[in-house]
Amino acid sequence: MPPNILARESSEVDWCETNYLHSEYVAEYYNTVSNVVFFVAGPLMMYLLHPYACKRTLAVHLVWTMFTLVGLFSAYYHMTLSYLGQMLDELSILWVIALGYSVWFPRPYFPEFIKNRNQFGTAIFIIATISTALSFAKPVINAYVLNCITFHILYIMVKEIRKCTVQEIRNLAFLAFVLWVVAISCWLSDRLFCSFWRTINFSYLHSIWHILICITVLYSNTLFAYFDAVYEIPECQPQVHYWPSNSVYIGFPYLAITKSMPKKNC
Ligand SMILES: CCCCCCCC/C=C\CCCCCCCC(=O)N[C@@H](CO)[C@H](O)/C=C/CCCCCCCCCCCCC
Ligand SMILES: [Ca+2]
Ligand SMILES: [Zn+2]
Repeated sequence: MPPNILARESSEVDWCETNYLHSEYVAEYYNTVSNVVFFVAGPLMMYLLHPYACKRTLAVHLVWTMFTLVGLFSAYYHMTLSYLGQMLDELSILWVIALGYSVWFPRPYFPEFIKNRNQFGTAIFIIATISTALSFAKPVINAYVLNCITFHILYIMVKEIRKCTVQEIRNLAFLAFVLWVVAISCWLSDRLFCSFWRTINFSYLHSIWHILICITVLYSNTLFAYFDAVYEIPECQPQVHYWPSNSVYIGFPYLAITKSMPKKNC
């Protein structure tokens, strides 16, 4: 751990964007402001998903609150490039994934010794707590480990999509996958080929990653909310809708409850 965890540039990781080029206060200007997408998307998803959260569990709102915090910590990290910023950014991602798993991980894939979702949530909490402690051992590998979790998410998504016959849902999954491939290519390219991007004066791939991964997560979380609702509250006839326009290309995807039943949580 560095002596002053708040010190500017005390993080071991420095992204390709040139530091203090556009402002004397903000280390990586575009990498900082691009996090605005999380501040907009998080609260909006809480609003759009409120009817679903009421039927299913209010913990859905916790996922989107944590998602908004990821944007806040990520902005702080790129603004300062401090060790504290890096750890807050990475640990908030770890915990939003843990919350996502606790709420949406499909019941049929629970390990045999897990009897219900509460037990599953407890197991995830224990794993996330241990991972939090381990993340201080070698912080430089944390981001790679976090990206590897995506392969497990993809594996579960493929298993669910194979069972799904609704073409609109299959298209949404395909779109999420393509977006993720482009996003992770930007992330890796920024890390591995920075000298090339600097020679052509284009060191903004990490900002593009922020925007693309935010959209990918909106799509993938909506898909998992859909799979979950089909298992857990099929009587509500869940459907994926888009806001403000009901089109996959110009709207935010969200899970709508199309059949009103007596309210459960609200
Ligand atoms: C049953 C499964 C439920 C899955 C729930 C998944 C919930 C994920 C929610 C949010 C993740 C947001 C990640 C945004 C990161 C933004 C900050 C950032 O860029 N940080 C970087 C440093 O600035 C850091 O290096 C990034 C590390 C890697 C993060 C990996 C995120 C994985 C996101 C999983 C996306 C699902 C993809 C599905 C593919 C179709
Ligand atoms: Ca930099
Ligand atoms: Zn970032």
